[in-house]
Amino acid sequence: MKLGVVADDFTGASDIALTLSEAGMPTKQFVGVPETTIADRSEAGVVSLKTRTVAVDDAVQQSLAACDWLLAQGCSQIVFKICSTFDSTDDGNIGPVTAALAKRLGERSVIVCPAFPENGRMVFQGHLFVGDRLLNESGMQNHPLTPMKDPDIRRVLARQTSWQIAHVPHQTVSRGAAAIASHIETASDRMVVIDAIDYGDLIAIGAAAKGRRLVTGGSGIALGLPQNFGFTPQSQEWAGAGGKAVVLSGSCSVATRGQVERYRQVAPSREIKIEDVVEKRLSLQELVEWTVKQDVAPLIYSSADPSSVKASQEAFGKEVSSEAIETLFANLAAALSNTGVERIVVAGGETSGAVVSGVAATTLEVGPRIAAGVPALKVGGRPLALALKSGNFGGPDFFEKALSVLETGA
Ligand SMILES: Nc1ncnc2c1ncn2[C@@H]1O[C@H](COP(=O)(O)OP(=O)(O)OP(=O)(O)O)[C@@H](O)[C@H]1O
Ligand SMILES: O=C(O)[C@@H](O)C(=O)CO
Repeated sequence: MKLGVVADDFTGASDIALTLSEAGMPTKQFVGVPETTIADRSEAGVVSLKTRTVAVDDAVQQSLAACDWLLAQGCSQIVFKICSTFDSTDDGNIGPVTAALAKRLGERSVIVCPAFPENGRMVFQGHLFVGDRLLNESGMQNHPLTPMKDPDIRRVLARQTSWQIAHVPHQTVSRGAAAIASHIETASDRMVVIDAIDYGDLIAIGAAAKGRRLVTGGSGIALGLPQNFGFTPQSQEWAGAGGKAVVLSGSCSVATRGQVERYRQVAPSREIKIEDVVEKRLSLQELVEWTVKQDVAPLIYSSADPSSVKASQEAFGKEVSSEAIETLFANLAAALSNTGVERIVVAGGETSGAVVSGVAATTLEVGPRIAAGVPALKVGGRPLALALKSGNFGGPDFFEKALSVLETGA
């Protein structure tokens, strides 16, 4: 393996796995840090963690363990994959994990760039935009776990780390890889936030990152890396999975709520009420029986608008609410896969982490793209196909599209 990725959540991991795979690098996604050395033909390995919202020390320890494993597989460069909306709190974890990985890898300056222009995330003058909105006006200010209320990435990062923060402005980025590289060289002992507003910027940043031991970014940061290792773009093979299917949505993002609303019009659906889960009024068995008897892939969702999320968090506490919903989705996914469900479409990063753990997947093969940032995935050694959708990714018809791509590849 040449390139290793430490990803702070599961949908983020499959997002960057798709980028690397489409750019021509045979890529495998691992669920957690594998216990042994893997001997296969993968050139890039993506270790999926669930560290975005855990305590800093835990995130650092897990990320270092993933990094050490990737180094032991032969990787010469590590990407710390973070969210394209920079999801984190003032305590971390992006700054502390980047600092710890840099120390382990002997790096004195680290590129930080969450940009993913294909999905509307652009960094300009150190500020993160989602489409034509600053991050803090994009809906991300209401995120249940990591509300993003400051669009200046330099300032957000500075609150998380004692490292100095530098900035490469777009004027430099537009002059190309050599100009970017020499700007970074002058920024020793710094995390360097780099502007990027389009694909060409990210290719140039990727070229400038050649030989760096560590880069931190969204999946866009990986667009230009495979060519440093001699790879060129190619399409993915896919043998579909045609059995029973279900859509599970725990994401409360603006995009997911739109997708839920639309899919509810064409398929049977069940809403999960948080109080029923916390107060143990929900029967898993009944939910499983209802799901498998549907002719059209049903939707089971807890997705709710910001005021309902706030009300449940006030009633039960943030951690208790999330934990209750995630445990339910994990148990439900496990029970459904045991009763022969072969396609599971999941919305939400934390929710995806729960589902992947629930079905006890250890490796994921990367298939074709469903939408920007979302590949079809196949669980290693099992007839189970998954789509793990980041909250704000995908068009209004994402769920129909995902079910179709998982079945036929298109
Ligand atoms: N009705 C609800 N009330 C309170 N919390 C909820 C509710 N429904 C889901 N949650 C919690 O909100 C969190 C949603 O996070 P998740 O990462 O799954 O989605 P997302 O943030 O939209 O996706 P991403 O991280 O990919 O952007 C989960 O922890 C989930 O358990
Ligand atoms: O970068 C993104 O936005 C996604 O891959 C993600 O990490 C959301 O959870």
